[in-house]
Amino acid sequence: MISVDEYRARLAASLPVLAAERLPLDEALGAVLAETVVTRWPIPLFDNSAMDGYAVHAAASQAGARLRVVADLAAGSPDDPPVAPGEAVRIMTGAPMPSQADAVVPLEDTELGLAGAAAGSAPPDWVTVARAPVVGAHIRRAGEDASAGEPAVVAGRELGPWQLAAIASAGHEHVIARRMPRVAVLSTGSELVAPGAVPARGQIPESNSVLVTAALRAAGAVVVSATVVPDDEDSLRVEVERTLGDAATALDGERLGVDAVVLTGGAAVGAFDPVRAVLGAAGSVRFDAVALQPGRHQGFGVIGGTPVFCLPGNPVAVAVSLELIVRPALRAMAEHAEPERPRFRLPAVTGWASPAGRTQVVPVVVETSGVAPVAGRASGSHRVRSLAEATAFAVIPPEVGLVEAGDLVEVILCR
Ligand SMILES: Nc1nc2c(c(=O)[nH]1)N[C@H]1C(S)=C(S)[C@@H](COP(=O)(O)OP(=O)(O)OC[C@H]3O[C@@H](n4cnc5c(N)ncnc54)[C@H](O)[C@@H]3O)O[C@H]1N2
Ligand code: MOO
Repeated sequence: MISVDEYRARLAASLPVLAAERLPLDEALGAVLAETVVTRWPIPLFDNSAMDGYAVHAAASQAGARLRVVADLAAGSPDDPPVAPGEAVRIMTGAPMPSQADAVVPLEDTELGLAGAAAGSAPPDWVTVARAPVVGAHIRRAGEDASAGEPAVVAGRELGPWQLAAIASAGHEHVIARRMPRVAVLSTGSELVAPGAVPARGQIPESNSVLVTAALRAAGAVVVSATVVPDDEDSLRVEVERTLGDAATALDGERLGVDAVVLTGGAAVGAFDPVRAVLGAAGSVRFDAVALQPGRHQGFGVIGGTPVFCLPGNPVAVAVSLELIVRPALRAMAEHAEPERPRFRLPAVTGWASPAGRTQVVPVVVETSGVAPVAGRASGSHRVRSLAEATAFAVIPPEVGLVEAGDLVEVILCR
């Protein structure tokens, strides 16, 4: 048996890195930044008002001061009107500060209150300060968020809504990034019927391709196909060749191919399991017993440059393998700086036994007092329904044989 860490390290060493592309921002969601984006200018670009109100000289704007309104500034205005002590410029949020003013009195701090900026209204001729500002009040300073040339988003970051907004603010409409892999999913098993079909004796609804597809999509990968193959070598061989053949196919400049393949089932030792026979025979996929529970039977290889992951068939084992092995690998292929989800330490609410010498991964519910195994039981790699209640995995190291109530355990929040 090989440890989980050793197995993962071996995969990491042979994973290919995907090519970086130049992507417009509206196609970059979920991609991983390949080149750090630096701001073209300071953010904010210029000193501007944080409030709708009046730009003033603070020293001449004590409570009760009556100021003459000499100009009106909307956001987007290029004007820089002069303003002397005893004068005010009506200013809206985001408008550049007049260079001679040193504070903003919000509408609410004037006697006229919010009426001083009713929609479409002209500024009043005079404004009376109700509450004196301090120097610098309500001014957003140029460069206080970032200076010009500073990194806006660093390479290795996944581009989510927050990162994309930062890049746009930094003055860029394209990024150099790696999209997450395109993956083909193959579920093997002669017992499998479509989820809506009524199973005959011996048959079960097919759920692994649903699980794998959804988990990969949630990880930002693109699932190009999800196919169910019966347990016979010829069918599987045809399907694998077709899938891997796609990897090389490109038509009309469109990338049709797959970057990775994920199979489920047939990874153990069963008499009718064709996965080992078909993929192991070529010598490029190596099957291992990994010290992981569930998820003992794993296969991995790179065929013609395409990584192929063979996961065991039991649904909870599939969920565990996706989280600990496949997801980090796919993120690493896109050069994600953090391929793994963070782990937290939380107390166990109840105790449970863990197999000696194997890393145990337990679907848990997270409560205010800590974590508890779903339905009160730690193991059961077939229990796909109980998986629905879990929101996290507890990861118990090989040397721990018994988790006791109150023990701190490592937890990966999965949603
Ligand atoms: N003699 C041994 N038997 C088993 C061992 C072992 O070491 N020695 N390991 C057990 C463990 S652990 C696992 S996990 C399974 C793994 O077996 P396979 O990877 O060959 O998977 P299958 O036999 O194809 O299926 C296992 C189980 O999962 C159900 N299944 C499979 N595919 C799907 C699907 N797409 N949707 C829903 N359910 C699926 C399948 O019906 C089986 O019940 O082997 C143990 N046996
Ligand atoms: O290892 Mo199996 O993958 O325990 O259910």
